[in-house]
Amino acid sequence: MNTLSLLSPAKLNLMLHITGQRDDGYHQLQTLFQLLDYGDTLHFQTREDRELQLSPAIAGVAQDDNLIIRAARLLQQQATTPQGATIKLEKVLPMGGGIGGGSSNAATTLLALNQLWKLHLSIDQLAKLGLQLGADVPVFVRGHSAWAEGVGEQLQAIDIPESWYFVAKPDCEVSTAEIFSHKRLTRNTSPITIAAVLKQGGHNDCEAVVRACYPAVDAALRWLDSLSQTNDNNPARLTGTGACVFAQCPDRESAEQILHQLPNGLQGFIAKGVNISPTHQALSL
Ligand SMILES: C[C@@](CO)(OP(=O)(O)O)[C@H](O)COP(=O)(O)OP(=O)(O)OC[C@H]1O[C@@H](n2ccc(N)nc2=O)[C@H](O)[C@@H]1O
Ligand SMILES: Nc1ncnc2c1ncn2[C@@H]1O[C@H](COP(=O)(O)OP(=O)(O)O)[C@@H](O)[C@H]1O
Repeated sequence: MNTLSLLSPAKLNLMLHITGQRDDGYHQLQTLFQLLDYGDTLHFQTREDRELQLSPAIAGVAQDDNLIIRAARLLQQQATTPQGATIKLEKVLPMGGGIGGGSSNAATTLLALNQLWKLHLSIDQLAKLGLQLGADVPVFVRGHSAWAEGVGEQLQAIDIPESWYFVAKPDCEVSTAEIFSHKRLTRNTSPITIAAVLKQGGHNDCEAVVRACYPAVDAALRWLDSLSQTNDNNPARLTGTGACVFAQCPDRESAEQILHQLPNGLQGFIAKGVNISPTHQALSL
């Protein structure tokens, strides 16, 4: 086997509490990562010359900065393989939206090339490598919906009811660093247990600051909230540091109904929450 085509799924942060800040400035979080059955598709073909070729390029992202190339190169360095890869990317996930597309692409690349290059690195080793590329890469490498603590690196796999979601991306990109350095960000939410979150839900501490700084996010949340409340769903929420917003829906039809009413200026999609990543399902991990 020298080719593989894999889905590279998105994630949602169903809640994100900020419980403190470390001396190095990084924030202590509690968050529930929900993997989705929707994402980009990556096609891999091995080559014998150590070259890494990716197409098409992403506008505004230099090839060497693309997380797919960075992940492949990291793996080549780690495992001194003579092989390379030709990689094709079908991008459907909006970027800079808090749904983890870049992190997921990096994780899918690590998992795919580990298998194609027959490197036999363990999931623990790949997750450790992934952390060098971004805080959200390990959850995609591990491939299970998870409860995360610390600065997001302490992961515990968890089964969450596999609901349907509607997700919308307002026409703006939110800088994670800007939100985490904002002086009005809530940083002292009391720690909560997983059991309490599963019973009573949670909130996103970034939401107030993101709404204040990005009117398009505020408008999207208000629009989605009015629809979700009419449909008796949960309130609309922000994922990660945004800009994407989402609503949990009782079934596929309710999610589709919201999608059909999508106003101008928003991109949207529907997806099902999954406990096991479609990448892992395809690789039988
Ligand atoms: C908070 C999350 C939740 O999923 O937001 P999203 O990126 O998904 O929106 C992520 O963990 C983000 O991960 P990622 O986007 O990889 O963040 P990084 O590049 O590691 O950090 C960007 C900047 O955010 C700040 N940062 C990030 C994570 C954290 N726990 N505390 C922080 O203070 C730091 O200033 C850092 O320089
Ligand atoms: N393969 C990739 N897919 C998406 N973004 C990438 C990729 N490689 C590098 N990036 C950069 O990473 C940034 C964050 O991407 P992404 O993970 O999609 O957003 P977020 O961290 O908000 O969930 C993008 O804005 C882009 O500049």
